[in-house]
Amino acid sequence: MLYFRFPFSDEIFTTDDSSAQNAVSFVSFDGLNELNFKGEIKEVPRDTFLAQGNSMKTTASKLCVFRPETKKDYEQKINKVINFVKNENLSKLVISRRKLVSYEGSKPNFSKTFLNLCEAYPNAFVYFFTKNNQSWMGAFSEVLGSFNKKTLEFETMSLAGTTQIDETWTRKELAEQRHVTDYISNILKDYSVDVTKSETYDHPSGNIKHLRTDFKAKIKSQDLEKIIAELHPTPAVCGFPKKFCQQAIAKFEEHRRSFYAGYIKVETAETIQYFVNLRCAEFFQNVALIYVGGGITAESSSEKEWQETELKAEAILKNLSFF
Ligand SMILES: C=C(O[C@H]1C=CC=C(C(=O)O)[C@@H]1O)C(=O)O
Repeated sequence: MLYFRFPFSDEIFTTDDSSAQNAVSFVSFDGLNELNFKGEIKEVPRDTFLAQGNSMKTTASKLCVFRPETKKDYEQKINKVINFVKNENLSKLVISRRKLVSYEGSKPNFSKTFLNLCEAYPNAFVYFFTKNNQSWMGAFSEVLGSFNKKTLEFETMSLAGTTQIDETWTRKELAEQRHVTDYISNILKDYSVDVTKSETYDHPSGNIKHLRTDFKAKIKSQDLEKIIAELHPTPAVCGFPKKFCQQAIAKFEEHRRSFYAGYIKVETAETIQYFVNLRCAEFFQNVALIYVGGGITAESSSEKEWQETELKAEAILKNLSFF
């Protein structure tokens, strides 16, 4: 079962399993796992969606027994990561944690939570799926790629750096986002002679904002999958150099990222779109785990990095509804 909503739209969609064609695919951060929803993409009337709400439940077979990292644990780890970033002369390394939310005997109302997220995050791709003993929900607005099959126009964005909505940017966030911009520029120039890049501007996401730069390029359709494979994971979710940072993430993080910081591919007759899977949670029988991370640089403060993950977790936390 899958439901999703495109950014800036009111329509809710699902897939109908009517053919073997992949319509929506969830790709894990490490690229090793892919969960496919097949058939045609079909609109679901809002009334039908709400009526189905009662039967939407997590198919996770297991209870989650997991001790979440405390503020102290996380800050100690981030201090180690800051030293590592300095010693290895890294521009940035993205580290994440999982925040545990107990249902305390209640039952999550997935349809209401989904609609709350749609309302709170109009610019986000919002989804809920439950398949193969896994249930995930997410709402975020980072586009890894968007390809128009007719015009061959490819769009992507550099989205990084986080602060509260009414605060000003510091050197740390500006540098953090610039590294992502440079990384994307370097890849696109190998595939297109006419890459255009926007000014960098503020991108609101609920209670926080990010820095964003947009890219447009004409590409060959046969290069699309190669470009996506080169872009993912960008330094917005991993770090640079990519391979080295993937290994460092595996060393520092206590959990597998699974679909967090992976991407969601959605193919329609006109477009192929790839959304970065952040601000998301995995639902078990007894608890939800919210995945949140941030870019660590030599200028990071462990206390601020903890606060940033707490603020990011509010995307799901504040919209989570129970029966
Ligand atoms: C890795 C995450 O956010 C990325 C996207 C925007 C801002 C980010 C940051 O400021 O660190 C991250 O690069 C996350 O939300 O878990």
